[in-house]
Amino acid sequence: HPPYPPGPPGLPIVGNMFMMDQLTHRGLAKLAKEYGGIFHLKLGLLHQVTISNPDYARQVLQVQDNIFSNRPASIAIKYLTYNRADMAFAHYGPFWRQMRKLCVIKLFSRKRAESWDSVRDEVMNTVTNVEGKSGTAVNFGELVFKLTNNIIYRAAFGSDLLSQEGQTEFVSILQEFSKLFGAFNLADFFPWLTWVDPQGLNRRLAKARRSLDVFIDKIIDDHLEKRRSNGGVSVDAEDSDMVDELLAFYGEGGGTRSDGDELQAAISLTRDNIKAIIMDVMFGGTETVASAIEWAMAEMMKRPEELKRVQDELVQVVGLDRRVEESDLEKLTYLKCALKETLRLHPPIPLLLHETSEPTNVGGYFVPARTRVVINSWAINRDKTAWEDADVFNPSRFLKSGAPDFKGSNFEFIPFGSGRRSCPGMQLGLYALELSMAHLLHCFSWELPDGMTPKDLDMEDMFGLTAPRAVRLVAVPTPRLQCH
Ligand code: HEM
Repeated sequence: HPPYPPGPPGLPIVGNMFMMDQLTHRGLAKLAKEYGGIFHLKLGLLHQVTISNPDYARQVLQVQDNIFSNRPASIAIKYLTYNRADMAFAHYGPFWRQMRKLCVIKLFSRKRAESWDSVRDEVMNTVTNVEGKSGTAVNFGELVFKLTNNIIYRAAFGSDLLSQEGQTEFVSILQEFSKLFGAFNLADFFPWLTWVDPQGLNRRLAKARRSLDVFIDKIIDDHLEKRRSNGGVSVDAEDSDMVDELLAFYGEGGGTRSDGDELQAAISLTRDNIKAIIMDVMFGGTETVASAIEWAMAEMMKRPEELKRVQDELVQVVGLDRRVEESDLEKLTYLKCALKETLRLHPPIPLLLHETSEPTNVGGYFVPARTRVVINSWAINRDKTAWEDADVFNPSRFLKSGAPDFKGSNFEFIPFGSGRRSCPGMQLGLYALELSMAHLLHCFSWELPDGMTPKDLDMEDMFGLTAPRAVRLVAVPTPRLQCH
């Protein structure tokens, strides 16, 4: 076969495992400068190929999408997703296709997103909360994390369950999951170590999943009970949450609601599927949107002239005598550009993880079957050949005709990925992002605290499942509306 892509030399047996601390979006971008837009690492027994420019991204996400659409999964991920019973980690194939169709039609469409009361209500609750803190320093990062957590929690489980204790317990389960997803497990690279469990991770995994089982089983049982008392059918579509929607597909040989729905006749979900999909939604929809809101605000506070331009547009389109309504969003062109520019510079998921289903060639290099393929969206969105002043926050670049959009056909701009595995929650995510930012910028003026100037604002990020700000943004709101 042709040669492997270039890459740093490795050691016998462990390969490049001594470089594990460089496998962040920034570290991999640095390596790409040395080895090129496609490079190869050997991590124990595992091949990893990293893609860092738009041309190679097009190769793997469009031209050879069918070969590059599997997902790599660590031991932790397999265990915590009930052995890939979800959509995000299912391999590409008929099961994934059905799950994806179900989620896109029933859970994530823009129409469905607009019908979740949770988005509107929680944004308004946040505005009221900020009004109460007018003139004092607000931890903006914590505020928006709580906001998106509430939105998704309510959309998933319904408002009856939004008790403080329930939510706190669920957040701590999610945090443990997050740690386990990110934990370095030797057995991922040397599978024969799985049964030895030298780091004691298997025990932690079992414990985390037990806590999740107890928590979500109770929620599923309560929903089933509600259905039973409602004559075996789902509650009103208007009141239904994600668990209700998924329970319509629960059971052997098709769903339990017989309204002639073709999708329902074709798909049957187990309890594990329902639990795993809910975890996809919680992980996919919470930190991503929260980090985008926080980065958008930080970038605008760093460049007050951009903040002013967005707020001037809000005055022009909405006026200062009322709050933003959903119908205004379409007219807020500059706000949308600022959000696109934020997602370009700070894609909430900086590294897209794919896996090859068979051996192939890219750019004349050999990529074996089951290679872990890392598409460095963070590096690609800042590619100097595709973007002028690539590291500068400049929303007006998106005003030009022919500027890239979110559809994923411009491979220099892939914050939601592209192709078969691109983000199915994009409409829901964008809706929550636009509505939150429009309200927070329209209702309040924002200043940095304690005489801090924009130059002092730290713009470092952190590497994890997402890439949020390393230091939480703190800002001082004052009301702006005459109707306040
Ligand atoms: C600003 C918000 C969001 C961003 C930037 C974002 C970004 C992404 C990206 C980059 C991927 C991986 C694409 C790939 O591997 O090629 C992805 C996948 C996914 N996202 Fe999102 N996402 C957002 C919001 C959401 C929301 C709100 C949900 C659900 C409620 C969601 C659910 C998912 C799921 C389930 C997948 C896996 C899809 C699959 O493997 O087939 N995302 N997202």
